[in-house]
Amino acid sequence: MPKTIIVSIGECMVELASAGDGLYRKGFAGDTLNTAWYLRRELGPDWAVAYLTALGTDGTSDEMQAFFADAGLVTDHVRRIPERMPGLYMIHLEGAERSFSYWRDSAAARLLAADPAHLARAFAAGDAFYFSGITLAILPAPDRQRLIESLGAAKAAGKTVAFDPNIRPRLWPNPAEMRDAITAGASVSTICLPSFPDEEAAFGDASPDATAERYLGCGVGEVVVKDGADPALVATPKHRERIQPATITDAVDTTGAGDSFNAGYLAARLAGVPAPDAVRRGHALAGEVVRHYGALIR
Ligand SMILES: O=C(O)C(=O)C[C@H](O)[C@H](O)CO
Repeated sequence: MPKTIIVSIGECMVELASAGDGLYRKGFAGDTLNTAWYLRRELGPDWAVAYLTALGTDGTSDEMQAFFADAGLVTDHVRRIPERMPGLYMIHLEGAERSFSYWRDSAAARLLAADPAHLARAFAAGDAFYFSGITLAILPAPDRQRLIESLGAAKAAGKTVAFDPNIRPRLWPNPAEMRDAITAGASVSTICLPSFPDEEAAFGDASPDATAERYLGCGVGEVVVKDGADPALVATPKHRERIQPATITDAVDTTGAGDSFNAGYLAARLAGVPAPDAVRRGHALAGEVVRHYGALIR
């Protein structure tokens, strides 16, 4: 039986995560890759998970593509671009709270939407799509527009389009362009998965309800506002519900918490689980991830 395909779109980097005693462990991660990786773990065998990105032709790019394939991801939509390489990021921890240093300005992934034919093939193959504000931030404006139009066409065709604004102000030239692009991303989505602290800082939202209201106003049918250890808010035009996550006392690194939540949530929703229970699946998976260093549990 042909599989249903979800295509996750974005950038995977080399990750340097703490291994204790000033040592760092090399991994591969990036918000949309993390969600794809956990989606592969969470979805049944009737689903295929593809990753749409661009890599170089160097050894690290070869290793990264092999890592995708070993994780069970479909690699048909990985562009390979000579003279480019993957970006890199390092995780800094203060307690379990993470922050990142990036070396990614000329990464191959910035060209992931530069070839219209490559993009068209991926959109023709996909039944559902996932992308983030980081995906939008790394693209040149014309390519961002091309990607948004493709996502809009997928939404118009009745396909699921899930979006995490994942706001990283440092990746944007200015706050106005960032807000405009995030709003455009939400407008072509059917599910939006924002994090309240990011939204409060970027859009001045007074509460998770205000965040949900703003995204519902963009035409998104289903919004889940994550809020760390505080309750997540599930909102549709007709319904609101708050779901409290379990208390975690042994978190070591919050990297990937939101990405894995999204995977748990989306896998459940794509299997027909009601949204409040899907939030519980997302919380359970994120609760596991923060007990490990780095974005992926390996
Ligand atoms: O910050 C980014 O761009 C990343 O993709 C690095 C991390 O893996 C991601 O942010 C975790 O959510």
